[in-house]
Amino acid sequence: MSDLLVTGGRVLRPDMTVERADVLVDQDAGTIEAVGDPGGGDDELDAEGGLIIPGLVNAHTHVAMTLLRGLADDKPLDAWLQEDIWPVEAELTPEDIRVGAELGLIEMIKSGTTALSDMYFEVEEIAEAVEQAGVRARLGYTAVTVGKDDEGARADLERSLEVARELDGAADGRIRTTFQPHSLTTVGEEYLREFVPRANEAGLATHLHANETPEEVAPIVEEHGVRPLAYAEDLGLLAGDTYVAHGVHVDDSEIDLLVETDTGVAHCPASNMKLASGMAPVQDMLEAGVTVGIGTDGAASNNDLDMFDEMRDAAMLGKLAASDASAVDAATVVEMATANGAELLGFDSGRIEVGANADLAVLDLESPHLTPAHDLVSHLAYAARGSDVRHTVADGQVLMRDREVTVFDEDSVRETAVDHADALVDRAT
Ligand SMILES: CSC[C@H]1O[C@@H](n2cnc3c(O)ncnc32)[C@H](O)[C@@H]1O
Ligand SMILES: [Zn+2]
Repeated sequence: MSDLLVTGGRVLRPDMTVERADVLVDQDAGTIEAVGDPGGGDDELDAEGGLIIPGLVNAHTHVAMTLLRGLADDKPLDAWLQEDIWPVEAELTPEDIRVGAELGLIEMIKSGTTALSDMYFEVEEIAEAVEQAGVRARLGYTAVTVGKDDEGARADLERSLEVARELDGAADGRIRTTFQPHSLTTVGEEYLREFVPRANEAGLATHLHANETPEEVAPIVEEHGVRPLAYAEDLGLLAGDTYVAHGVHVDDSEIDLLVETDTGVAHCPASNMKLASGMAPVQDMLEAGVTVGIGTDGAASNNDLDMFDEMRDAAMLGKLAASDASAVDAATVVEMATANGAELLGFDSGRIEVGANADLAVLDLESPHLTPAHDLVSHLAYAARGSDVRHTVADGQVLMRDREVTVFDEDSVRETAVDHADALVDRAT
């Protein structure tokens, strides 16, 4: 049996208190063995002057979209997707997606993220990158039927079911899957009526974009006479283990539906602001009892994958949306980015507690922008940056030690990513 002792620091506990303690990790089981003063450890990670926190959970992203970072900015969702993103994505090769995923995973590891929920295509490439990265992930193949003939539409949805069935449990259980209709407007009703029950019968969890923009809500109300989430419920989409990305334009009746059906929301504040999609009523959803996690969305609409940025954005935007400075407070956003995210993804992570998965990060506190340290939870939400992370551990394995990523050759991945990004743009223009 091999143990790792994370020693000399302070620990953020599940109740948001901070105490001086060491954390002993059982590396074979990938779980936390002891918190306190256990001693021992075949290997050590120095947490002196640092804070041990649960690894952050990115509840909605498109990790391979790092290759499209900065390619198209300053447009609303529809124009951004149709004029810029989709034409370039049509040129993506499996190798592009592999290196884009590797680059995104390095960015995540370097900013303390240990679990992600991803939507994309060429999912086998992403799964291999996740396996090498050592993080946990909910992956899936995203089906779109608009613009496809019946055969193409069905093939896409069959593929989403097949990938969800086949990849579930990969990487020694670090990879779980979801069935993924892209959204309620990009997948036709006839297909949803046929494939959603099949996903539910197979016991698959579902992840889709919903209620992101007013332009997405209006046609559903017009065509079906009900709000999008009522339409989703009628389709059986909220019957299983479902979480929706965005949930910006939800009214009270839809918040009630989310609670009744135990449907979670992956809130993406930076993407919602950058695409001017709107302000999600996060405080209302939390007060009603909805499980709300936080996601970065892809690097093309953010433009980074730093969950510390995202926590601050979620707090700021949540206050603005509620017109209340006390809304979405510091402890709440930290909980959203850790325990809530882990709950959405179905991983026993997001908390530093004996028996939980050993997914954690050590944050360096000895920086001017984190001085003085009146309240470390406040610092996590409002002042810390991804670059403050000193070590990252997932499933008991050290993925970054003293800012050196151990699972990839960072320089080589960056160089390859630049070559692939340049060639992609050449092909697409
Ligand atoms: C086929 S994989 C997912 C698909 O979604 C696109 N996408 C990226 N960000 C968003 C967003 O905020 N809303 C809707 N769709 C988005 C991505 O480019 C892929 O094509
Ligand atoms: Zn998205």
